[in-house]
Amino acid sequence: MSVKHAISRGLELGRSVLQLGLFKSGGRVVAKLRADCFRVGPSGRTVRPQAFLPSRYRYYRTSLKGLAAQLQSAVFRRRFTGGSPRNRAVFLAFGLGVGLIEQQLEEDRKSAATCQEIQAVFRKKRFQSPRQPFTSGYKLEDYIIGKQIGKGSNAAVYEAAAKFAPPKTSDSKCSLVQLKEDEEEVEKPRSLTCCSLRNFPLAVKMMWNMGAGSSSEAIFESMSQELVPAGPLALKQENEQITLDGHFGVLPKTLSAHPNVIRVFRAFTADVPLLPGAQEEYPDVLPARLNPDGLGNNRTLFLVMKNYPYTLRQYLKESTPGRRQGSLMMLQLLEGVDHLCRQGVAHRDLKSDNILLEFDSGQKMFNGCPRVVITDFGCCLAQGDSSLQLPYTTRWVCRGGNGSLMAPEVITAVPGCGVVIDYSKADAWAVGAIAYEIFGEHNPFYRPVGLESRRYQEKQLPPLPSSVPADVQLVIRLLLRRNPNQRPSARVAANMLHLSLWGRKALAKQDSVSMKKLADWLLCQSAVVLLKGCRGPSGNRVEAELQRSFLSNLDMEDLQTAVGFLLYGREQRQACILST
Ligand SMILES: Nc1ncnc2c1ncn2[C@@H]1O[C@H](COP(=O)(O)OP(=O)(O)OP(=O)(O)O)[C@@H](O)[C@H]1O
Repeated sequence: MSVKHAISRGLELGRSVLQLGLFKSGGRVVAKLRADCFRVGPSGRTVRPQAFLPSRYRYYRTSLKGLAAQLQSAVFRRRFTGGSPRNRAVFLAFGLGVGLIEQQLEEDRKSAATCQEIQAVFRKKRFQSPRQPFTSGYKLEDYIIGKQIGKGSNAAVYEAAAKFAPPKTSDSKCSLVQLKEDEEEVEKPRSLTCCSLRNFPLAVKMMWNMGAGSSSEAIFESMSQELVPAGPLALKQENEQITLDGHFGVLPKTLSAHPNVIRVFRAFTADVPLLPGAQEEYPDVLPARLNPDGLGNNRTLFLVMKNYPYTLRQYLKESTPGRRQGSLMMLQLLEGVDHLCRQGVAHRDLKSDNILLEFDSGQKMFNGCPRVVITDFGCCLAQGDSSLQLPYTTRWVCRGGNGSLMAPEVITAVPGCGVVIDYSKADAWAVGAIAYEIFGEHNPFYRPVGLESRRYQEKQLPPLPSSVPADVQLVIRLLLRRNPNQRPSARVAANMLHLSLWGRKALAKQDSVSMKKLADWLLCQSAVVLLKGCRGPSGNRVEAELQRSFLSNLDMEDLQTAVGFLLYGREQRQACILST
């Protein structure tokens, strides 16, 4: 190696070291270093590599002090013991780079602090459920029940209106989905749906009670998962009763409100009534009082929610979302799943029937982006300690619903002593599969494609339409990775979509993105979101909610991982173009 070459090597090393990023983790200051920093230096004793990133974008954690010592001793040992002019040149250049570290670290410290400040601002502005709180409604008689709007394997769902809050008069505007007379696209079914929602803004889910007995405590206990999305007042009276009776601990943990997760306003038990279609559609689950051959219990659980005009499955039958709309829908699902993970809940039954949709008032049907809401928590995992690890000791332990969309690590688990299923990325995997449906394709895990989550190979996944943005295709592929360690979390996947939708400038055409640049972009985003208020940059409430969600959950490490994945995807695409 010539002296000139040696100097340039030294400078390269210095530059690599400058890619250090400082961030706080568990109260301890740690350093982040790109893997290629170590290529010229020692391998070092590194801890916790983020193995799911390709090596070039892999970050390593190690303590700052240890890192400096490792670098210095190993570089000395390997490079400078000879003391030749060439090695001295490397040393000098390296010293130059290390000397600049402090400056860089200071910059990174500032960027991390900026992120924390942004997060604090947006955390204060927590999402409030849009419906005005109502104080009664704990009895079935408080509601007018309309026609059946849905049915699953455990319940029937009916449109409903609260007697204590009568629907608005016909000349007033629709409260949930506003009917605009000047909308040319308004079709008849839509108008009907709209009127129906105006008259029946609520939905009542009547559970079928086959084995839980007829006491309120037993019903609540056996159907407790349904109560996970219940609001703080949903159970007030029942809760008081149960407490008075001395039955503590029956009620499950509940989720805080989120725009992409259903809210249960009221949950109560009542005698099973004979509702429209009951004799014809579900006679077997009726109590003997209503059908002598029925096997159901006399009393059951009722859940009151907002009435949504569509499930994702119904909506996709009528419309294929465009590239931006589809990306926003997928992003909402990821935001919803991330919210569940943060609160220690895994849904475990995500499918297009369990995802509800609505359009904001004034939004044109099939034009704007619908709000997407995750519903039906009947199969969820919500353990008292918020852990997403489920001991799987016998095959009788419930692993969730819908086997076709069960993540590989769940479906392949074999029960045994000490076996634990980790659900922290299982819902994110299901979002990857549902994304195919959102973009107009068959779900690869349903017929006719019919891959099996138990044994598919990633290369068997069908291609997505070329109209789907490249970054979104990358997110879907990564979400469907078999190995959960190589799969991004819902948060990281959501960050990728946020960056792709709104942060393209921060990801300028280079192979690395500085913390400073990211922080600058985040500041701009925050300013825009705050200035635009709840309507968002393009006047769309859904986009505004998404951006708020993103900013209130900022974590530099997750954001950098998302950047790493996006840059990796970009490099892969370029390599692909060059090779063809
Ligand atoms: N809040 C709501 N607004 C409008 N429709 C709803 C609402 N909740 C449920 N539905 C409709 O009712 C159907 C059945 O509801 P849900 O999935 O909660 O029942 P389930 O018996 O628990 O289902 P599964 O068979 O998945 O266990 C849904 O697919 C949807 O069509």
